[in-house]
Amino acid sequence: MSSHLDTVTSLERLRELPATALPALAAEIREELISNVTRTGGHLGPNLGVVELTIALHRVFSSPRDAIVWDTGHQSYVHKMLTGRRDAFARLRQADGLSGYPSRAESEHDLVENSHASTALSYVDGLAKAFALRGEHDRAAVAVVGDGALTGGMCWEALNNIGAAPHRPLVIVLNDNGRSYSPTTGSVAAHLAVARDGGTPALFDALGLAYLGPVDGHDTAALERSLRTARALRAPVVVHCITQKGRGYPAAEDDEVDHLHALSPPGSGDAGGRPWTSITAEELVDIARQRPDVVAVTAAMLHPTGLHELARVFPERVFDVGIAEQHAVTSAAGLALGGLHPVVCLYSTFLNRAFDQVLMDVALHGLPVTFVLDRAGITGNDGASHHGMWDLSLLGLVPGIRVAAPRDEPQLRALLREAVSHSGPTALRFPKGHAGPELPARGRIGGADLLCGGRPGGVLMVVSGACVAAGLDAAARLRMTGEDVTVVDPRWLLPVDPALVAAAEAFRLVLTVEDNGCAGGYSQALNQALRAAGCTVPVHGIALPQRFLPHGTRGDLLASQGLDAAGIAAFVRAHCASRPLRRSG
Ligand SMILES: Cc1ncc(C[n+]2csc(CCOP(=O)(O)OP(=O)(O)O)c2C)c(N)n1
Ligand SMILES: CC(=O)[C@@H](O)[C@H](O)COP(=O)(O)O
Ligand SMILES: [Mg+2]
Repeated sequence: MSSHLDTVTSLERLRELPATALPALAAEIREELISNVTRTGGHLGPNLGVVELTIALHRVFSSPRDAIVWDTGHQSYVHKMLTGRRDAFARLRQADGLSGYPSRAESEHDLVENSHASTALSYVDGLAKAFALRGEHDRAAVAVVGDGALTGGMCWEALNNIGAAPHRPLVIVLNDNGRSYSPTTGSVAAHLAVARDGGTPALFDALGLAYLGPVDGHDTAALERSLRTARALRAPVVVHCITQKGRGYPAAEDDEVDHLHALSPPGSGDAGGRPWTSITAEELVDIARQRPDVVAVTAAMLHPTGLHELARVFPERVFDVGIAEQHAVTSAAGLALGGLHPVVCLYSTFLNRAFDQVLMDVALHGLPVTFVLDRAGITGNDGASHHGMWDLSLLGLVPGIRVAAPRDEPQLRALLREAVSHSGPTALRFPKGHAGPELPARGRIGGADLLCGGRPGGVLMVVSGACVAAGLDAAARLRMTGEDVTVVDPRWLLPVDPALVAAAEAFRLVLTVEDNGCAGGYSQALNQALRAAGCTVPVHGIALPQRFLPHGTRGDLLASQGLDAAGIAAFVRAHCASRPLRRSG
């Protein structure tokens, strides 16, 4: 017997389904979510929580004429299943497969691809204005925003504007499951919680928006009624839906950490070594035991950044500020002004949101704040807006900040201690995944570690962080074909080490390798330093292209950009073949 989902071959067919069929449809969707996502990895918990909500949305609103914007977008799998992509889930988040976020290339029903939270209200504010100005008064602008995303400052900037336009229709569907990863923090979450007891949060009315709710976010009929009422209001309105993250799958419902917020693909653990995040977490606890001035700040990512370990030991010294990176950074500046040394733990890509705060609230005042940037470089399955390929370029613009990239566990521990001992701003960056085996130094060149080679006249490879292993492998391959390659790890990338500048003169080519965009990265900084010192040795950089890169595995994406051993070796061969050896001495 065909399932209801089999009959829903279009949104029109979805709208034709009798209401009595909707609970069964929801059950079928949940079953497919669980079977697919437990195999591919992905955001299972969030999507299990929006099954009925998504069905109701697409029965009441007519996408794409009506614009539906999914905040963060990690909860758009059901939307994708209902808009013709059910069969593509077998390759969810895999190279050339279905994106884990909305994708404009995939569907006209997908508007916003950015996975950075708290943007949807601003988008629909703009969409509502555009519809009004274009006379498209039949079109609805609908945002689906989570209670976690609602802790982001952009939401309140948008609400300030939306509430001031009482005659401009706009629907905000608040998907309130009480969670980001962890329970959503802050006074807004506490205020919204009254709705779980049937109360009415007064906040939205005070801001000039109509409020409908609380609505049972798993009762499709109730959801449809509320959404139809919201649509008919033709005014800014919040539909407050109470949902359960992970609903319908006990393994997710019972997961107290984050209700299976983001499942890794089975078997995706790296071979060897420990996760960078775990090493950092452990070292931070040891540091905090010795340094009562060290505190930590997270933007709603306590477990993903490993800070739950520190919070377990020193709960009063870890601050979860919500999905509020700008506030995280400037409140850290306040902590530093108050005599403490804050460690702000973020995913690299989310630092983008707080660049001005790093520049003008921390660095301008030379404050002792340490940024730990996890997921730096290519991250993999989360795709373009998650790759941490911007931080080296951004931090290269910040006067006075010191930036490090550890190559292995001992270096991570050492660099973290050096960072929190520095009197000014510092940053450490490392990728998603596991730190490989220890890569011991053979000597020093200023503050840089000499890892192999050392004979003048050959190639000087300057490589840092997780790229060092591939660099050493490439150097070994090149030595087998007669190329002499000296490999150094600067440890502290920025500012550029003057000793490296001085040493470069003895080589015929300097090669940099970095898991960052090529615009404004380390290669550019080293090249500028060499030229400023009057050194004429050419610098070639292997880096990521300055464009948005797709999702896939980290290893495959690095290899596709020539950042693996084979790619590095081929690059050197190509550039050295065109340059005669410089005789040393
Ligand atoms: C600016 C930014 N910071 C952090 C994240 C990481 N992140 C992804 S989903 C999420 C929690 C979102 O909670 P909520 O909006 O309530 O959605 P839910 O998962 O509960 O459906 C976070 C912190 C992000 N995507 N964007
Ligand atoms: C949607 C979001 O931003 C996060 O949930 C992210 O997908 C998690 O990434 P990791 O799996 O690398 O922790
Ligand atoms: Mg939530």
